Amino acid sequence: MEAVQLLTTIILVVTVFLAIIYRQRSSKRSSNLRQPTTKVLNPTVTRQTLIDQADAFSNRPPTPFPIPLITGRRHRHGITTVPYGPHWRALWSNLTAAILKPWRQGLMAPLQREAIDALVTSISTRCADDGNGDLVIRDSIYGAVFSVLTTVCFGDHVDFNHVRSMELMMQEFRVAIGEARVLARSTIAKIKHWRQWRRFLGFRTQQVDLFVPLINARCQTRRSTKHGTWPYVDSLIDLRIPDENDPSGANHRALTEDEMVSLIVEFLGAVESIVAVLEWTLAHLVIKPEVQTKLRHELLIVDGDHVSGKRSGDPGSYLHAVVMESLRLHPPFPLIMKTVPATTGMRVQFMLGDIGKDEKLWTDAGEFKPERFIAGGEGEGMGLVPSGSKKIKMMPFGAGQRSCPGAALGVQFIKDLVAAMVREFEWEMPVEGGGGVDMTELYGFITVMTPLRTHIKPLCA
Ligand code: HEM
Repeated sequence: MEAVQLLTTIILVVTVFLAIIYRQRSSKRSSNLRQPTTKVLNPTVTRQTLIDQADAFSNRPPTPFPIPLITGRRHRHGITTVPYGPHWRALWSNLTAAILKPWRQGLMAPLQREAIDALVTSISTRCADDGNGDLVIRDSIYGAVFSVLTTVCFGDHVDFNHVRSMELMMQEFRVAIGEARVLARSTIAKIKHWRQWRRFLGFRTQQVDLFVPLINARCQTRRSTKHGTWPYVDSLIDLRIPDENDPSGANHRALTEDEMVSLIVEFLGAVESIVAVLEWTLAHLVIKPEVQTKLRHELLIVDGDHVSGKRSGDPGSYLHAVVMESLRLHPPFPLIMKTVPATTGMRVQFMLGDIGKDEKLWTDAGEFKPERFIAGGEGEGMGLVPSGSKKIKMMPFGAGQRSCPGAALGVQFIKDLVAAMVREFEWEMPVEGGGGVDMTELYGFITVMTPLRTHIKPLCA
């Protein structure tokens, strides 16, 4: 009898203890989610604040979305979520040294060229197969950009099927984040849509299953790619960051497996933005054939109606203007979240996208007019991020210390893709379904357009 009483008491004590811990944890998590959020709706105030006080907003909330799955737990930080300081500096400098510098030096250009050539071949084949039909090309573009970033990340010895599995997982993950943002705010919604929520939580396991074997393989054997570059993962394996358990800051530690997975997810996530901007750009070229023709004349040698050759290299100003105009109207991240400095972590939401559409800053702000970015136009000489004396009337890459380090790489990649698409194909209104382009925005992890459906005709040079 005494034993039963003792056992009951132990179970009771353990249950109460676990309940207290659970309560503490969940209240801590939900208090984080319930932090007051201030929305800055006025584009002039957003722009002014982000230019004048950009560096004061050097931190984001621990989880930019109310989902602790992606990051937010200890030892899971990526560059986007880590607080500003030595840890951030170590991750940021590593990305710059491992990826952005070799890219600037042109070391990754052959890899990018191969992927673009393969994309052209794949679209040409689909045009031949589909006869006069319309095509949705998002998946083809995604595959091409993803193949470049996976090679940059893991090297070029990864099995094709493995690359394909990572690609599908990342595409599904992007869609799932959009859905999960809504579910994460309410317990009832989570219970009601428990299958969807469970599927979402399962992504972390999939990411670990797909990325960790590749990380381990690099720990065993290091080989440069056939173009002589070294994968991002190698730099992550070698990186040492300040050990947060040592207040002196003298000790450093290696990244955990979990941190590497977060950094890889973050890196491969950049594919989405590049694809989104390319798709919006092509959509505008379909809607405004005169812009497409003008751009083609910059990219190709055209005699009357006959294309007699291709201009090589970065042809210049009109291509740049077209891509800038697309970024002005359709920044993939139309809002960013920051925390107020030296407060309890109050969140501030800045509507980045509204700056580019501000009627006070731009004439005919809603119109796609690349001419505004060429000499004499109101956008001439516009920088990608606020720096020095460059005028800023759009912020597709944010501002301040935490602005996008991949801006130059992203824009160059988009320009190369647009150039290839316009040199090789004529982009026309779809034949089926009423003949219009659906420009409806779809909100999720980033803002994308409804998949572009268009009629494509290969051009013979
Ligand atoms: C069109 C392509 C891209 C767009 C529109 C874009 C946009 C952005 C924006 C709006 C931010 C937040 C800025 C802020 O909070 O002020 C950001 C951050 C970031 N982006 Fe990009 N990005 C692009 C491509 C890339 C690429 C190619 C890379 C990787 C090489 C990259 C890596 C990052 C990282 C690591 C951060 C976090 C920076 C930090 O917190 O210090 N992005 N990006």
